[in-house]
Amino acid sequence: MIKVIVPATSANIAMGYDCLGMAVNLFTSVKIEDADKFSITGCDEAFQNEDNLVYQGFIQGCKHLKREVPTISIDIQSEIPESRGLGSSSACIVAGIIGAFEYFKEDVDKDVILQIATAMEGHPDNVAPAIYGGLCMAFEDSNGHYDVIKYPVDDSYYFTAVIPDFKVSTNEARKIVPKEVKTTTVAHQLSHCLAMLNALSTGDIKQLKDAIDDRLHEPYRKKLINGFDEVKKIVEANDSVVYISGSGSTLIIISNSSDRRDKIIETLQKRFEKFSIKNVEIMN
Ligand SMILES: Nc1ncnc2c1ncn2[C@@H]1O[C@H](COP(=O)(O)OP(=O)(O)O)[C@@H](O)[C@H]1O
Ligand SMILES: N[C@@H](CCOP(=O)(O)O)C(=O)O
Repeated sequence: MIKVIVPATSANIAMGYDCLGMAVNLFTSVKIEDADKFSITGCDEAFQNEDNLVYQGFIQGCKHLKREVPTISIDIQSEIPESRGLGSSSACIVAGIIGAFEYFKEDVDKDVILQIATAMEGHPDNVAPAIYGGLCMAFEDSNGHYDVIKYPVDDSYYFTAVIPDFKVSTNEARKIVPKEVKTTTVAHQLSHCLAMLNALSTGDIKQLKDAIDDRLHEPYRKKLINGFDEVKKIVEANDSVVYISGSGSTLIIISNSSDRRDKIIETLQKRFEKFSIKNVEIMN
């Protein structure tokens, strides 16, 4: 029996659309076993079929290894809420690919897993931290190969996930991001992304507040997240920042004081009773 555990991921981190992401401590745990008959258990019935992303990842892993796909049973236990911007699909894909490597007792080469997983997911920013952990920036080199750079995060920061009671489909949320932007927007995004990485590594919350000002996706996607403006107002009034995790609906709050963080959580939980609010930690 093979067991693979993959963390949730918060992609974009505001300024790094389709390139930045960090692993956080919510997990998808997958068991793969030889079986007489193909089966999938543990997840929603809608995903208990051959389109299942763990199974599809397993198939791609087998293809890469030039092995025939064996008849297996898959059990998926996941703490990662689906379609909430915490990389549930990437966790499934990565678990399936790693599962195939482990099934055939092959070395799990992270670089190879990254290439297969990015091809399946279409963007590298969730799968990279799901594989490497920590805060990752993934980029495509001139040969179409994805490379990863890890960035440090100062341990003075506290992260909180505000998980709404509604889903946002990543496919739908990608359609509303403009395909073209002005060079002034590119310059804004680049400069603020670099400033944000600096602020995350140094613990400079003032710089972080100045740096987190996304103009590529937040202005369009916030319309899909009922309550976004109100949450942002409450967070900013408490000297902290908030961004849309992946394509939403989850929002991640970054604070540098546990008192301020607790005050924000108390206020938000009263106002948004149906939202699940969880403190999370970066998984390195
Ligand atoms: N526990 C699970 N078991 C099986 N498939 C899952 C599970 N969680 C998520 N998925 C797959 O991931 C898809 C959601 O992906 P997506 O819309 O990209 O949202 P997210 O932001 O959570 O990654 C689901 O439609 C399903 O195919
Ligand atoms: N860069 C992607 C990230 C999607 O993350 P998810 O967790 O919502 O799947 C995007 O912004 O579309």
